[in-house]
Amino acid sequence: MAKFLIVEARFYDSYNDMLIAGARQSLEAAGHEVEVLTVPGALEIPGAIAMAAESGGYDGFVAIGVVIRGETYHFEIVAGESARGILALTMDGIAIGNGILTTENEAQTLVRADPGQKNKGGEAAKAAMALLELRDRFER
Ligand SMILES: Nc1c(NC[C@H](O)[C@H](O)[C@H](O)CO)[nH]c(=O)[nH]c1=O
Ligand SMILES: CC(=O)[C@@H](O)COP(=O)(O)O
Repeated sequence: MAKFLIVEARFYDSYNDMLIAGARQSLEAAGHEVEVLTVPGALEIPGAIAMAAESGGYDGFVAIGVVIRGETYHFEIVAGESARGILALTMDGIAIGNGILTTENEAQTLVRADPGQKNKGGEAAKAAMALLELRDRFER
């Protein structure tokens, strides 16, 4: 059993609840322990994961959030830079699955958040578990 921390940026409650449900279901079905931490927005997720990883208290992480395009360039910054920060952490050997949705509208978001449809939360959890297995394999 491993311990996973879901770090969520809670911008849209209903979609986050679905994404977390999907991630939690995947992790708990595999016998893992799950905690949830909430941060203000997707840009804070990489830093929060870095801090939590430094604590040594978690084996893996799942980033959860929703970024829906608005009127300005801010979408590109939030979507792109949160992803870049997460990738940089994974390249440092931290097992993270990225479940931050970056969409054009709420219809696209719902399909991807719903565990009964595209289940991107569950998908991100499975990616985190896969990276943890790789890390354990290569560190033996
Ligand atoms: N517009 C969205 C944001 N924006 C907030 C940023 O993520 C960040 O918290 C702020 O710039 C302060 O540093 N965050 C989301 O998660 N989703 C959005 O749609
Ligand atoms: C993704 C965003 O930044 C969005 O929520 C904010 O919209 P806007 O670009 O209209 O400020």
